[in-house]
Amino acid sequence: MMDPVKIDTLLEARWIIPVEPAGAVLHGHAIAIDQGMIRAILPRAEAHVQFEPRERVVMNSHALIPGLINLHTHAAMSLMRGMADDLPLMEWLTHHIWPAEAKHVDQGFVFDGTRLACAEMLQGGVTCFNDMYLFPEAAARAALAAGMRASIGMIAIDFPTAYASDPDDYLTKGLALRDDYNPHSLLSFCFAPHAPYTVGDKNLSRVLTYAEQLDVPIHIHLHETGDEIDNSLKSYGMRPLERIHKLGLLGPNLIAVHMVHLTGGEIELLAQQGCSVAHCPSSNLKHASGLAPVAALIEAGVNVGLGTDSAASNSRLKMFEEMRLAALLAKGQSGRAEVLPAWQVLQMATLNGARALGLGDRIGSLVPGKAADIAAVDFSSLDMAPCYDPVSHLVYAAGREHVSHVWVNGKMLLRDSELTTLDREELVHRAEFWREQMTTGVIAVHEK
Ligand SMILES: CSC[C@H]1O[C@@H](n2cnc3c(O)ncnc32)[C@H](O)[C@@H]1O
Ligand SMILES: [Zn+2]
Repeated sequence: MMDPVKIDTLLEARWIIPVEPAGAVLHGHAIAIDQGMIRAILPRAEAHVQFEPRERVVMNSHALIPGLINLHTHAAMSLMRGMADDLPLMEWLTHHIWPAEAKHVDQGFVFDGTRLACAEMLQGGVTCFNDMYLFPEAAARAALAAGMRASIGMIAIDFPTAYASDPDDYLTKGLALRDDYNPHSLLSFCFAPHAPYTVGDKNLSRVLTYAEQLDVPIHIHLHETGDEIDNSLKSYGMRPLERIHKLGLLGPNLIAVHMVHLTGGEIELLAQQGCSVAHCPSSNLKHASGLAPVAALIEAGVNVGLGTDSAASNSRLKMFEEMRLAALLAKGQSGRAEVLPAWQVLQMATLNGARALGLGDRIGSLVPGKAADIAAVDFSSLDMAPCYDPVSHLVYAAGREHVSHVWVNGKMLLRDSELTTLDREELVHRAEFWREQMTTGVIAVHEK
């Protein structure tokens, strides 16, 4: 008999839900991890014979799933959670968020806010997020401090901010940041032009040129509100999707965020072009932007992932909530209970997100050769009992409170629901510091 192979970690669980192949549920299996990668997935008894792990984690009431992928974030805006509620998007942006960003957002804000977001996301089973925000180098540093995987946005917007003075400055800074890190085992990059209403044709075309040269995804807000479409019709004589199609942006590298307002023809076009959509149901509901036609997009063959958007639009960065909401809304909206079954929603929150980011061969499912980005969900509490189908519970019954452990690249970042890389007390303290900074003027006015 062969000697057992030394490996870093063996995870043993009641269930493993690999997401690939779709719908599979493995009972009483183990995941062998070495050097950050999944080396094998096999029955526990066989694993005991084949492997000698340095660390063994036994989880007899848990399901192991691929780490969740949050396909659209502005992570640092966790420091603006609840700052301006109950407003439609453009009023929220122009009267509250953009003025606050102009006054307060700097490297320190983005570093602290992104770490706060990373902590919340890790506690909720998220291992990777696709970010679009000012000072992206601070977001990159924060993700690395947390040990999380991130896709960092090389942003573009046609007006100056504290981060960059003009369109050239945005692109130069974004490209330099990518050069500093590329390649990196945890960081990848997207171009992130903010939206068709804030980036003109010239700069969208420049982004496309670079994205094609570097084979990098383009992450953009698109068709979020009815007003966005009406204004585009007035200014350009066409809808935003048609405009960016004419510019050449549609294709497998496009991640279109929101896509709330779509015609049947537009859904077909997105499918033909191989585009991805980041569906953000909580944010769309909170701003009363509308409901994206997710069932129709999926039926047409569009790759749809899930995102929280920012904590300023959502108040929560909880992907379990987005999964449940996406499933329930699609059923209610279509009048068909069979649309978006649980396995498909889990796939949206994992593999579809990975594919949108161009990382489908590295993350998004539990398969030998992929990175060990894994979340453990504990099924022992009474609100998870009884369990006929663990995949059903993951989407309809579970919440972030059931997430017990998280690994990224094989490193344990959440152990028994405690963060291992981030200091909870310090993050809360820094969040309060920033709230005081942001509200000093407001308190003075109230006290007068
Ligand atoms: C160029 S940095 C990102 C920019 O986007 C703003 N933002 C946050 N949430 C949304 C949203 O849902 N739609 C449009 N723009 C949004 C954020 O405040 C930054 O200025
Ligand atoms: Zn957004």
